[in-house]
Amino acid sequence: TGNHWGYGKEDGPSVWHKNYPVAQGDRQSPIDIVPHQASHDPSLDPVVLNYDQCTSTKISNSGTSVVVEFDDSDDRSVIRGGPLDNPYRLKQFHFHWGGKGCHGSEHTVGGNSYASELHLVHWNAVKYKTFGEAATAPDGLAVLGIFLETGDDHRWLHVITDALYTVKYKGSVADFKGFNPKCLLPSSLHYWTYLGSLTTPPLHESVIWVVLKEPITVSEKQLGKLRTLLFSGEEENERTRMENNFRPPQLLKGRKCCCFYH
Ligand SMILES: CNS(=O)(=O)c1c(F)c(F)c(SCCO)c(F)c1F
Ligand SMILES: [Zn+2]
Repeated sequence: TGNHWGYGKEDGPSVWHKNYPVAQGDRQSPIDIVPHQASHDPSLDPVVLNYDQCTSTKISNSGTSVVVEFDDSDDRSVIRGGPLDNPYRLKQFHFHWGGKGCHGSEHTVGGNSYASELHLVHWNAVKYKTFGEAATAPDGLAVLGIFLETGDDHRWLHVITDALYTVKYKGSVADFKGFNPKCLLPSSLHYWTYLGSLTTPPLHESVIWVVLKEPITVSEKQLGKLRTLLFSGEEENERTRMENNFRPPQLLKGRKCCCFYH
């Protein structure tokens, strides 16, 4: 009904353009990142993450992903530097993932996808008064993308996966205090950057993307716990497992993807 969208056959990425025509715009995300075609931009600075005072407030099931929210009433947790002209405030992070044995990242690298992708969403509180206002501005959001590959257990991800039973159903919210996403960063902050969009409706073309080259490693068992979440609400009799909540790569349409080594 209405602007309802999802990841199924009838409401998935291939039909989002009907309610959200910007889906066919010139700066849509995700994209396939081709490393050798990414131009090395010597003017790019290292990206700086100030997550020290950063602690989470709550965890929720948005009906399309699991979201960990932060108090963004001040500049205690920001991303700076890199391609960014201002500090951007951390608002939330969430994941995109596949089905059992299938990959589920949104960005791909040289045509290859990872098992999952973590998005840390930040907004430009210097130029805009609210997240909502920033979310519709061309330089309003900065999303840090981190790839997840499967291997050994991630030593801190269990803090999140152990809390998933509290937000099994769409619309559920639970307290989730004291989690610092610093523990989810890979060792290198080498990144690719390009101008793109939200990867879910309303698909606003308001995101400066910073995608880290180095993935983090999580176990298949930990990823499997993400798949115990449901797209559906407690009251619905259809229990649809939350998986394959990723949008496929979109056309570059003349955009440059730049890379930074430091
Ligand atoms: C980059 N990933 S995304 O498009 O899927 C995405 C998302 F899922 C979100 F929930 C939010 S915040 C909405 C209000 O909280 C956001 F800004 C996003 F960009
Ligand atoms: Zn996302």
